[in-house]
Amino acid sequence: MTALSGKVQTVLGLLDPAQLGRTMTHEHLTMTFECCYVPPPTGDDAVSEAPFEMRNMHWLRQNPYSSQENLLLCQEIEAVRDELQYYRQAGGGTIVENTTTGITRNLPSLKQLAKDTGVNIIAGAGFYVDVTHSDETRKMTVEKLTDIIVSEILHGADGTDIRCGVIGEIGTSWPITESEKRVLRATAHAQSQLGCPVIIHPGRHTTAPTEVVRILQEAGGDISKTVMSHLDRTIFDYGELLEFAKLGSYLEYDLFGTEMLDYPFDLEIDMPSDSQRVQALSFLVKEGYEDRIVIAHDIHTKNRLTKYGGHGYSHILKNIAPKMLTRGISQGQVDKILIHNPKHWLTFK
Ligand SMILES: CC(=O)NCCS(=O)(=O)O
Repeated sequence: MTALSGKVQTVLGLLDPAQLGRTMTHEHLTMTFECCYVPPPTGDDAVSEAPFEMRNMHWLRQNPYSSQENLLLCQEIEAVRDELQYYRQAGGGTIVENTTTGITRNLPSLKQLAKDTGVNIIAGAGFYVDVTHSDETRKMTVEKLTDIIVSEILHGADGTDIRCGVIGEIGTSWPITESEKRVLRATAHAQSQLGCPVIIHPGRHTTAPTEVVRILQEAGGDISKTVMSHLDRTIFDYGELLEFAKLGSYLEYDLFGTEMLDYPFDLEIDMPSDSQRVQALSFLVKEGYEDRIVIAHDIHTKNRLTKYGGHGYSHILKNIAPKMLTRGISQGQVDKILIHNPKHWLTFK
């Protein structure tokens, strides 16, 4: 038991879990993603550097990581404020903001957005993938990394007194690097001290989520209080999905709204459509996992904002939840996925 037990920690302070309402468990409101820039396809240099215009939006949807401009979500605070107001009107209550060290977390902006819009915002502690680790981070012991993560939750992060309410998204690559393994062990140690929620970004390989769970478990982590993100681009075979589900983490489908033919980080991967994502949720519900599913859009580039013709933070509430009802998922099960499961995950033990 700690002073946080039974509560959820937002950037504005502690909250009774019943106040969360509908929750997107994996979004970004302000961040940079330059670490993942991908050069444009041959012949597309001009469009990749062109100003944002309506006629370029389809290209950006297909090549979101090949425009430096598109990777600077941090420049869109006003648009994000408007989006959050719309999210509230659409019935949204809470957003888990997964920006960790390495992709430009901005806690003062998150606090201001929460004040301005009334949306509960929960900030993430810890470190993103290895390519963003500083030399200093790479040299840290597990104990030092644990101290930093614990302090980001108990006292505040980035030189502020604004406290994180979840560990993650903790970034891992494939194969998982030594520095990432130390961060994972520190995550598990911090979680066992604090009883807090954890969320993981797995590497792009079907066995990556299982390997992360193994490392966390060996270090004493609580898998039942851990979300495995990005399953929609990681595990495709339903048999493998069930094997992973048995390990007991929350199962997150968080790329709703992302539709692209060539997934540039791994051209072997066919990014599913939203319809296929809903089919996967329906399958998991039928297999008895309705208490373990959470969903989100993981907005991390500009083109996905409604300002630029994107789906925005309300797509799930406006379009996906109604679609789920037509595919064998009941209203009660939708409420579990959007309200009850996030609430249980986010409540400190
Ligand atoms: C911000 C972030 O890590 N998004 C995930 C993008 S990915 O293509 O699913 O790895």
